[in-house]
Amino acid sequence: MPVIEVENLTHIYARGTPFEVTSLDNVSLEIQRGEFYALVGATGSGKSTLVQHFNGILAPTGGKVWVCGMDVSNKRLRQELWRRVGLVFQQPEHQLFEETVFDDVAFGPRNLGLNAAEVRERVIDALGLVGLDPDEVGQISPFRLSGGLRRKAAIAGVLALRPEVLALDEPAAGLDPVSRRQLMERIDRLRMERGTTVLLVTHSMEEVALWADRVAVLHKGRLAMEAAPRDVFNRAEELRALGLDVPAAVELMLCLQARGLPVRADILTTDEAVGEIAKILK
Ligand SMILES: Nc1ncnc2c1ncn2[C@@H]1O[C@H](COP(=O)(O)OP(=O)(O)OP(=O)(O)O)[C@@H](O)[C@H]1O
Repeated sequence: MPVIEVENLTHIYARGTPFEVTSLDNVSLEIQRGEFYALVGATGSGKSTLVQHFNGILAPTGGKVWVCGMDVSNKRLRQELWRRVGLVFQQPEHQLFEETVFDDVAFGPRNLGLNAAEVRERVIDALGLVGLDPDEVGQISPFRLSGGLRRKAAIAGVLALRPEVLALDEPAAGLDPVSRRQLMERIDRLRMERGTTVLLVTHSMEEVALWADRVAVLHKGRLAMEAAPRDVFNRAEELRALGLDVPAAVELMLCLQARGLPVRADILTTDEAVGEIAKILK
């Protein structure tokens, strides 16, 4: 069942001025409940613009967007939309403003009108989901945390709302590889355990290979491809023409195949490639 439906969506910034920019041009797609859906595309292809339609920050210039059955243009549904769709922006740590990490993560649940015990339960749960210890960080200022921990605290603030749809715009950019992977693992677990629909905007094809059920490729505001990662990576030449690459593991396997080595054609991730090469070398 689709939880996000985008029909012929067009978005024009600064419409009717000399600075007019068509950032989305007739995009249609559907994202299913519980799906892990990735969105990739070169810089300026329209990814952030698309995501910002999902909780009503931006309104369509043309076309329609429904999220959880709600028309995002309907201003009366805005509160309900914010409750059900969690959006983690690029550099979410800039959204932190309370005196303690606890209060920051509690901000959303308190706004929902939950009582103190429920708020506390949500904060502890959300901090746990991003791998932060509430006893360690709860009472300190978010500004005393390192950049990576601050980002996790900001993401916890969105998770504390327990959104049905979690849209993350480059959440792991700038994190070290271990933290990156842990964060994605936790988000994927959330999806499996709670049925959360995850939309990930990323520049990392490795992340797409590891986590996504399906991936959409945007190019100059248009939907250029949409398929399972494997099928998209099979179109390596087209991807390169759009300014994108394929994961290093896929590149390596294509290279080995070209040299006549008997490697499997369905390798997508570095871990799989290492296993495959070990088999050949045996
Ligand atoms: N507030 C704005 N006003 C005018 N133009 C904008 C605005 N925000 C984005 N744009 C333009 O819309 C187009 C799409 O931008 P968008 O940020 O959605 O792309 P993106 O794919 O998310 O890029 P990136 O990977 O760099 O984050 C770009 O040409 C951008 O310059």
